[in-house]
Amino acid sequence: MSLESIRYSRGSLDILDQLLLPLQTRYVKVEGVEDGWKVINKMQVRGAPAIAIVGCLSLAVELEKDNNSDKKVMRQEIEGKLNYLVSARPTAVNIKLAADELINLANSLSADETVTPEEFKERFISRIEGMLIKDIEDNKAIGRYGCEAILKNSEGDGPVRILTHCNTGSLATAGYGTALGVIRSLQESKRLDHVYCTETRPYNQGARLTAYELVHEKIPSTLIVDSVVSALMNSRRITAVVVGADRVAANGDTANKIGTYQIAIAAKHHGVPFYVAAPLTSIDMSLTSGERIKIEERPEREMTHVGVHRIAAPGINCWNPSFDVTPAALITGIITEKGVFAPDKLSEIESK
Ligand SMILES: CSC[C@@H](O)[C@@H](O)C(=O)COP(=O)(O)O
Repeated sequence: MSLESIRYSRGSLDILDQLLLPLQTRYVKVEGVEDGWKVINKMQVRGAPAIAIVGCLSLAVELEKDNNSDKKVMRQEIEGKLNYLVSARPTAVNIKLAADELINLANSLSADETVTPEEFKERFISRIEGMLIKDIEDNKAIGRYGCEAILKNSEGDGPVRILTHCNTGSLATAGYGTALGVIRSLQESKRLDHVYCTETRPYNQGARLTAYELVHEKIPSTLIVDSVVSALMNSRRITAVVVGADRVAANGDTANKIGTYQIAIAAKHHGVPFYVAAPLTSIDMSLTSGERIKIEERPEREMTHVGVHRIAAPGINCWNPSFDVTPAALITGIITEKGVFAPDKLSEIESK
């Protein structure tokens, strides 16, 4: 059974505390929007799709308890709360797109005089609940398309070796995962030889979370430190790199976990195809290029300490951007639930 990062039933939400993994498995109760904001901001839940789903579900839980019977007040409160949730972490676009969609829904339900306050609440909560199912379906499609593309581009019909960065699996989504979904799909096709996952300093999503998921799924895998990437590509044949995304601009420039950009440069140098696996909810067609993507900077303590232990020399200045932007020119293809697109062909998605 795959790992369950989000446990939801109507009126109740618990999330697996990813700060404690892999050593402890503990679920945290999310009672409403304030809790939702905190678990996202503290990174107890992380990964672009999971951030969006947990944020919206925290609103669904709060709304379920709310006895408000004035649709206009409900609409106004929903808008304020969604904008607040979006502010918890700025780089991933998924929560912003979900918030825009939900605000539009609230506007139309509020304006429609045939809709009662009870119906408003029911339809609004159901729309949020639908995100859980849709995300898993989308990830499975991403997995299939990514698997097909990688196998088609690899030489012969031998086994493939994949390098991935950060965590994009069940823990980062509603289930199955994006880049890790492609890896799962390759494993299911029996063509996967080996996966290399980076530690992903400083927060160690690779060492703590991806390694945990790979071991859990019994996928043959090896953990490497981030600085081994070029040496790995130079010494072992890597079939492809597959990573996730927090925001893809209209021209294909992609913001993802810090370190992705240098992996893409190494991949280009070694002739290794570099894929981004991302649902359409990670694509921000309103941004023409990656230059305008806001990059979150995290507290320096995430760099200076490992757990409670300080490792950096006291007094040193730190810079801790959480993401970087990989230019479209370094990306072979963007794997979505609608198929695999060259970065300069994202506008074609709309016609699919
Ligand atoms: C399917 S998750 C895609 C991305 O969100 C992932 O690669 C990533 O960068 C996560 O960053 P994080 O800071 O852990 O939220």
